[in-house]
Amino acid sequence: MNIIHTSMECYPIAKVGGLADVVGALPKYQNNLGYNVTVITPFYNNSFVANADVSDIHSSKIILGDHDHEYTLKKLVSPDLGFSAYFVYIKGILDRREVYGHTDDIERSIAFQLAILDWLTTTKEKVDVIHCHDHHTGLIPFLMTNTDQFSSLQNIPTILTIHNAQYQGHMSYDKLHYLPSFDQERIGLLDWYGSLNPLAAGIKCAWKVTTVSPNYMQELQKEANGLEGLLQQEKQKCTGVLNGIDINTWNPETDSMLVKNYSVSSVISGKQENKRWLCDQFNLNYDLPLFGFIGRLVGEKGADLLPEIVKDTLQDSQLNFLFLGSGHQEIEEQLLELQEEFKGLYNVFIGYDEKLSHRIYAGADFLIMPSRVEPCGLNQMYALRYGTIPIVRRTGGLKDTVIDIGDNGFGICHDQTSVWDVCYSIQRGVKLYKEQPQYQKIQKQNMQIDNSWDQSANQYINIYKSLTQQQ
Ligand SMILES: Nc1ncnc2c1ncn2[C@@H]1O[C@H](COP(=O)(O)OP(=O)(O)O[C@H]2O[C@H](CO)[C@@H](O)[C@H](O)[C@H]2O)[C@@H](O)[C@H]1O
Repeated sequence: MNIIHTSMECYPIAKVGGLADVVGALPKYQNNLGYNVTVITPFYNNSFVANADVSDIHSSKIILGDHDHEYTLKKLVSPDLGFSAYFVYIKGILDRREVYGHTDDIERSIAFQLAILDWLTTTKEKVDVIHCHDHHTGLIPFLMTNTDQFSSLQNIPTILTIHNAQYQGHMSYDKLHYLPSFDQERIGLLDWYGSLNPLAAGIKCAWKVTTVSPNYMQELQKEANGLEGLLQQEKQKCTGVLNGIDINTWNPETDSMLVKNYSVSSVISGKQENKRWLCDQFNLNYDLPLFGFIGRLVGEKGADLLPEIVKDTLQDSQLNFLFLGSGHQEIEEQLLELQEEFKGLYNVFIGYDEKLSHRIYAGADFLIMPSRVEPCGLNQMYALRYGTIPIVRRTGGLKDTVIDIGDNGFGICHDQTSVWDVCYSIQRGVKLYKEQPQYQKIQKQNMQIDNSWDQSANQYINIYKSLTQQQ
């Protein structure tokens, strides 16, 4: 079976968040199961692409509104990512350093999708299924089944995975002229409450829709940033498939980004060395438990609560905090302001730093995730693998993947995204840390939990097979 994944992110090609981790790992696992898997991303102007050995496999043009744009499909020759990688190169449109945050992000994602489909109409390669990720590639299922230009692709099954329904890519009607012509009676497939909504269009037109955890799929039926009615309507084709993690990339025994590698048997000394590095680097107190946070500094992640959490819990100096992230300016500023007041017990690194994130998973004692919305969450699974105890709000995939120690589990859970709930959980962590034999037992047990992609990669394959049988 030949499977194509389309995505704006894929680790290590381009990463902004968890989408990249999934699209860099799931295809690898599917490839290992014996399927032929290709990931298509834009050809960015970043260091991965600059150092990659690529060969051109197809060139043509797309029409975006009033302009023609030449595009080239390039194939990655090396290194071996564990799957085939193709890039769409469109000069001046896709060849930027940053994945998102441009004023023409809408035009960029449409151009990306049009080029993929245009190439597919010409290629002799047999394609059995197209797996689209998030709203940036959510128009593909609509374009394949409703435009004359791409009608030759209409029988190829499509699947859309919603990594986060908060982001839908909606755009005003003046962008409609970027799309190839279609029967205007079908405009309802693109529309959601008066604007063009690529995520809604994907949900309506894809043969199958998945979310990244079963619990998140249930939550979306009630709250989906305006799409709940649609998800109820399309319920019969929606399933939650729990994300996994790439246990080779995320392996404390071999992770080259760590200060010291360690296994279950050497976790105590291994984590100590990583923690010592963090404490030296960020002026923290090695003797106290270290609580980390890694992620986007946005309300969705509960990051707005972090400043209050620091102020409330550091009054009695029983613990340390180290945060890594970037996002809302106000939250960034508040977190930076606290550095002086809580010097020696608290620090924050504003920005994106892959290596530091690995070192925090390895060196922290606990990882907090007070998310308001968490479709799956990968950080808690990385934390478990690195022997770091997750403290999570029971929401989305966090509820599916973390069980409280009070329920014979391996993490600390709370129900609300409130300063009180998080601080209470942190105090439970401090108490657990003082009972070292129990803490270490949980730590070792956590490192052996299997959160790899093995099971879910198969689940996706079964979905693809059910779709190809419908053809
Ligand atoms: N400042 C920083 N520096 C370095 N690394 C950083 C970083 N900020 C975040 N990261 C890394 O980015 C990834 C974030 O993963 P999440 O699952 O939290 O993703 P996100 O909310 O982006 O994705 C969405 O998609 C994923 C995948 O489906 C879902 O798990 C999730 O719930 C959903 O919101 C992790 O690898 C983390 O270490």
